[in-house]
Amino acid sequence: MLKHIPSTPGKFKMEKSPYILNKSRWHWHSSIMKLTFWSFIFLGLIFIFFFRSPSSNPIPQDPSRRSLRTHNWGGPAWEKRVRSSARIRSRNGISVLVTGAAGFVGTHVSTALKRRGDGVLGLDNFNDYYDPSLKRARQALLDRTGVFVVEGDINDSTLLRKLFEVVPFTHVMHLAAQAGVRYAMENPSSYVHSNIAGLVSLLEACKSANPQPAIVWASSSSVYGLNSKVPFSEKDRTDQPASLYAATKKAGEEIAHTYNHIYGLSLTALRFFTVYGPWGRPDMAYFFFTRDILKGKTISIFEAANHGTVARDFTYIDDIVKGCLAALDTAEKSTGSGGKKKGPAQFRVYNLGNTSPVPVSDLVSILERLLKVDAKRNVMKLPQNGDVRFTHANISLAQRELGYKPSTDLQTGMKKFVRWYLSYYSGGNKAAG
Ligand SMILES: O=C(O)[C@H]1O[C@H](OP(=O)(O)OP(=O)(O)OC[C@H]2O[C@@H](n3ccc(=O)[nH]c3=O)[C@H](O)[C@@H]2O)[C@H](O)[C@@H](O)[C@H]1O
Repeated sequence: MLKHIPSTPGKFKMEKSPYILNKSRWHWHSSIMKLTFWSFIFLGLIFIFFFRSPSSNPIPQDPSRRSLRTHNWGGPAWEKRVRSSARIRSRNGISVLVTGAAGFVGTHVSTALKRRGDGVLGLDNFNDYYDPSLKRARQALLDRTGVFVVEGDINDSTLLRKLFEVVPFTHVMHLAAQAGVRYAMENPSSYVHSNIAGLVSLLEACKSANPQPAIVWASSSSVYGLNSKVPFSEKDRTDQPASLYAATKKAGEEIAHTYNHIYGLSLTALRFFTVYGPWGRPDMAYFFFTRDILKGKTISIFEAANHGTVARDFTYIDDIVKGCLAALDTAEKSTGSGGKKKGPAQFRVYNLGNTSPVPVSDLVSILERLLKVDAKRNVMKLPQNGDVRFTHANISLAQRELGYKPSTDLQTGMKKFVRWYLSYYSGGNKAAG
């Protein structure tokens, strides 16, 4: 019918409709049409208002997170996968919920647990703090090992409750976090979202679970902040953080204590010291130094005042994994159940470092040798954006109680990292940045 309407406006002469019988009837029709027209406009405006207004959006908009989607979970097939992944397949095995499973440490710990016959279920929100395709590649690796990674956020208490309903986890390895010391100045709320709100959400779920799991979680060497006494011991003060990241990890340790005290949750914090290795985090210096050296780009090497050395107690991933597994294996059961404390529970804090700090300039020399490329170095003053001058772990407590004994020096560990880096990025994966 549309073809009968001429395309040029003004030339169309309305013929008298046989349905318009008299003037008053025409007015009545015209009023109804006008009313209908304006009703549509009004409804349209309401529709636009509701769907564009942030306050009325049913999906919470959190500016602190990048690319956080709502995820589908649930249903019999999903529950079956969850159960199968978390099923213990060895005598005396444990059943572990690993948060941040598609992260660097999460992937390695999940794989190690699965390989020795423990039940492992991963949880990860796959945010885009760094290249999500690397997280997807780790997920594929986990999938091949038999670890299912549920896509969801630790702040989703409904999802957490569901997971504990489906699986009576004996342990939680909590590694999901907003990492990175310098990024905290760019996006402070993401640290509060993951490291504080997320931790509380997880502990709430754990405290209400029946049985309550024992929890081992990642704190950080950064809690030692501006301390100058070395090596850092667990007994040292931790009240002068130099970054918001450090402050949220320190807050996490206090929050953990509260849940231990009130609900009888068994809690172990592991203070990791600059963990590196294959499948590492692209936001860390050793990783982007490698990328930039290969690209011929200048790298910035920080130094302290008066040409002072900046150094890190770089710790190789395999040593960290051993520490994590030992912490899980020695964790005592939580004492509460269904949200009620039944008695005092274990509360522990350990340094997991390498006890051998290396200046950042030496790290660069190691990379130059391994990559067979000279770095373009720009030595600059340590920016006041969260970095500390040095870290150095005293690990005697972890040695005594966990049998923790790091065995990989930086040269050996970086060799393994570079080998992985070259093979991963020559296999069609693009180094971002
Ligand atoms: O132990 C931790 O708890 C933390 O370890 C890690 O922090 P850091 O030890 O600061 O690692 P990373 O950024 O790789 O910088 C390494 C060195 O390179 C120096 N550095 C850095 C950047 C640069 O451009 N130039 C430079 O010299 C820089 O000054 C530093 O001396 C984790 O990222 C963090 O999430 C947390 O887990």
